[in-house]
Amino acid sequence: MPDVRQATYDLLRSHDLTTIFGNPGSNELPFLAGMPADFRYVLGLHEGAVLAMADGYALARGGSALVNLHAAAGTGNALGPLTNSVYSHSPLIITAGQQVRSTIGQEVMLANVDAATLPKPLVKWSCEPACAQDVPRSISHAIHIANLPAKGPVYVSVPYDDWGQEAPPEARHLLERTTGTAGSLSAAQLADLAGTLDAAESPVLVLGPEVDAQYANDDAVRLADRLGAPVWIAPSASRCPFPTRHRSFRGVLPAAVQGVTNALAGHDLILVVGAPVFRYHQFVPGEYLPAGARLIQLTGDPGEAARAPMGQALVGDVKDALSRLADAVTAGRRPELPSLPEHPPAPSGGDRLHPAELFAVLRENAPADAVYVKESTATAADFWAQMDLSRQGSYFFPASGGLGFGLPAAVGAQLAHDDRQVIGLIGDGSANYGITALWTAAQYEIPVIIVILKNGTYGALRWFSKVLDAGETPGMDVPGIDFVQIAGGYGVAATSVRTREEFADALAAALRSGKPAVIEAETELTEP
Ligand SMILES: Cc1ncc(Cn2c(C)c(CCOP(=O)(O)OP(=O)(O)O)sc2=O)c(N)n1
Ligand SMILES: [Ca+2]
Repeated sequence: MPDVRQATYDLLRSHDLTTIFGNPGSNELPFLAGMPADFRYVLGLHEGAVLAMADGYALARGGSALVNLHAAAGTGNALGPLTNSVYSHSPLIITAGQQVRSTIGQEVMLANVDAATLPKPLVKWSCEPACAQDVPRSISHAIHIANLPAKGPVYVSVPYDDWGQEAPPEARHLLERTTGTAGSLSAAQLADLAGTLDAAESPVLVLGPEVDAQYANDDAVRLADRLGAPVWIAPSASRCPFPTRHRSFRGVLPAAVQGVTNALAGHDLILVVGAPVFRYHQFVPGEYLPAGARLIQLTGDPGEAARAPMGQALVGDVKDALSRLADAVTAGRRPELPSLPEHPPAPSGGDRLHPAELFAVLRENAPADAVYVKESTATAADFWAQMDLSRQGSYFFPASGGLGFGLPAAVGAQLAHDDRQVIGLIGDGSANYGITALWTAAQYEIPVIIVILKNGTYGALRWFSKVLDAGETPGMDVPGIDFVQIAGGYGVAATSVRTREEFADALAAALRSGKPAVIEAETELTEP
């Protein structure tokens, strides 16, 4: 009769969860002891990096990722990046080792006290099984909950003396279990929405991360073309749901109430697809909607639908809705939109690169299907003005702005992508929150390219300090960090550049090398 550990590995294998991102402690060893040969363990040196690597891996592959953390201390280290995963709807299966079941109440060393509560509210579901025999079913439960809409991370704490117990014979049924969703709009709902779009004088589409996550960008393009409607990306963009050089593309909406209203002024119908309404950031009160505008939201997440402060919402399969809407609306009712102007010229920096220059070099020299993982918070305006993103899964940003996602997630995404080059665009502040992932990239020979934009300060906070009229506050500058030395210390080749030509040469060398590489780019401070 298999034990709980063997039954669990069989279950994980049946869900293609054979890569374990982890950092072990004594509580985890009895689980890892029996790791089958067809599983691989990807070690991260800090659980924040572990979680973010797993997140990048899951987002890039459009599936789940398995994480194994050390009790409370490991879980605690992972909570920072987990703030992003819960909003990016990443279906991470997080397991954590627990002390021997009979000693938890004594709160002995390494007991994860009240384990199922610890990660809340940053997980969709969590549990510590009531007995060893329920461990396989609990992990199966977690995997299905994580992957049903709205997707999200889950957490299972397992006492380490459970693994060697005999598994219940019923556990074999778990290997065949599948769960799916059929949440599409009804024919009547779809016809009503298509009629509303056709009747609108000036409809506009606002697209969110779920469109990209559902591989529905092409459906969104078809709908925009048939409507002749402009398209914005929803505020606080964590993915790119629409090609940025398409004639309909208008940019990313500002993350402020009045900013959104100003940008959408003149439209009488605002269709928001696959995004919360809205992920505002800076508090700039104003009118939620332009005069005369009606907002309709399409989302797969009932929570997003329920908590929006205005408009109507429909909960359903976003890809299915976009595809059927594109078929249902009447084409040609509005004039074709003009093509976009050329990219604005990238200003040359003084004795250091302007971020716009750096992005222009990437646009001109990186592979057209490169995947960008960005965590450089003061360069958004230049990035969206300069880049040409046209493929699904081309852009990831921490969905809650929790720093420590970018660099590890770029490593994880490259581990998932043996077909596309992943390039991290990481601020010199942000880089420090997940820097240990460089060691994993070196050890596992993951050919990610990490570009560190070094302006010596927390640029976004300098901008925010103006917005909040906070003046000069302490803790704004991060001078004197040598990322070439740091990268070398973790085993990754690195170089420092400060001109367009130097960056282009370093990028070409990194692309040719097929190895992990860091390019430290001395850049000017800009505003988001
Ligand atoms: C874990 C964590 N800590 C602190 C912050 C606060 N924070 C910080 C510290 C930022 C500055 C990031 O600086 P950077 O060098 O990475 O990028 P820019 O210079 O381009 O802004 S932006 C921001 O929201 C955060 N978002 N997440
Ligand atoms: Ca910076």
